[in-house]
Amino acid sequence: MSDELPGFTFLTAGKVRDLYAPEGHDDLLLLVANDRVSAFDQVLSRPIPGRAALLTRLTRWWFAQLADVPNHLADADVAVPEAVADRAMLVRRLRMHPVECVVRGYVTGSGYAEYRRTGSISGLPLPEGLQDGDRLPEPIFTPAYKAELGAHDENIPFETVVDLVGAETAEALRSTSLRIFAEASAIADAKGVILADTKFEFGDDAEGGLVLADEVLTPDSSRFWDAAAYASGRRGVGFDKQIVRDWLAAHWDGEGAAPDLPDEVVQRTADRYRELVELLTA
Ligand SMILES: N#Cc1c(N)ncnc1-c1cnn(CCN2CCOCC2)c1
Repeated sequence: MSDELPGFTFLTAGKVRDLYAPEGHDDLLLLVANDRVSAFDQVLSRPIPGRAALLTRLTRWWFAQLADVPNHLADADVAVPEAVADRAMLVRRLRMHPVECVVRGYVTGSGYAEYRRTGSISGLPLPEGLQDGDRLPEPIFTPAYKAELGAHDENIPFETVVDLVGAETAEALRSTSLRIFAEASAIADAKGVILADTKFEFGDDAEGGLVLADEVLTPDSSRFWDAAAYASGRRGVGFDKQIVRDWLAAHWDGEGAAPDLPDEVVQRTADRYRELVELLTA
C-alpha cells in the first residue's frame, strides 16, 4: 500500500511498517503496519493475516499501561482511512533521536554474540560464563545506532550516545528505557511471559520534551518467551516467529530467497500472535 492512501502522502516503507504524512498536518504522521514478517533478515513472501492489527492493538495497550511516559500518539481530528484503521497509528511528528534504545534482561541474539567475542555488550562488561538465554544480574541499557535498511544495527557504548544527543538526553534515554523495561517486564511476568529484551525509540516534541515513539513492546521490537517453558529448561521459546524460524531452519539452507511458508505455518503463526496479545492484554 505504498501510495494508495487518499489524503496522505507516502513517505517511507520499512520492513513491517510504512510512514505517511497527513496532508495539511505537518505536525503529524501516520504509521501503518503491514502483515509482513521478517526472519533471518529477510521479509518473507507470505504475510501473516491479522498480524499488523494485533501488534497495533498491543502497542496501543502498552502506551496505556505506561501512562506516566509521554508517547507520540496524537489525538487529532484527522480521519484515518477505514482500510488501514485497525493497523494504523496517528502520531505527533517528533525530532527523532537516531538511537535504538535496547534494554536486555537476558543475554541472547546479537548481544550474546558480542558478549562471546568481547565479554561485554555496548561497552558494558558482563560476568564470565554466561550461556545463551541466561538472565542478567539486572537489566542493561545496550544502545545501538540504526544501520541502513537491511544492515544490522551497530551496538554502541553510552559515550557514543552522549556524542550523538548530548549528556542530558543520553541519560534520559537510558533512565527512561530502563524504567519502562522494569514496568513492562513486571506486567508480562505476571502473565507468564518473559520480556527478554526490547528496543525503544524516542524523539523530542516541540517543547523539547522526551517522547516515546515508534511501536513499543511488540514481537517486532522485543523478545517474548514462554516463562513456563523457560523454567522447564526450554529456553527462548518465542511467542511469534519461533514457528517460522523452526520451519525455515528445517526447509531452507539460508541461501537465496527464503521458500514460501506453507498454509499450516502461516496459520499457526497468526494464532501464536493472537495468543500473545490476548495473554498480555487480558
Ligand atoms: N515513530 C515515529 C516518528 C515520529 N513520531 N516522529 C517523527 N519521525 C518518526 C519516525 C520516522 N521513522 N521512524 C522509524 C525509524 N527510526 C527513526 C529513528 O531512528 C531509528 C529508525 C520513526
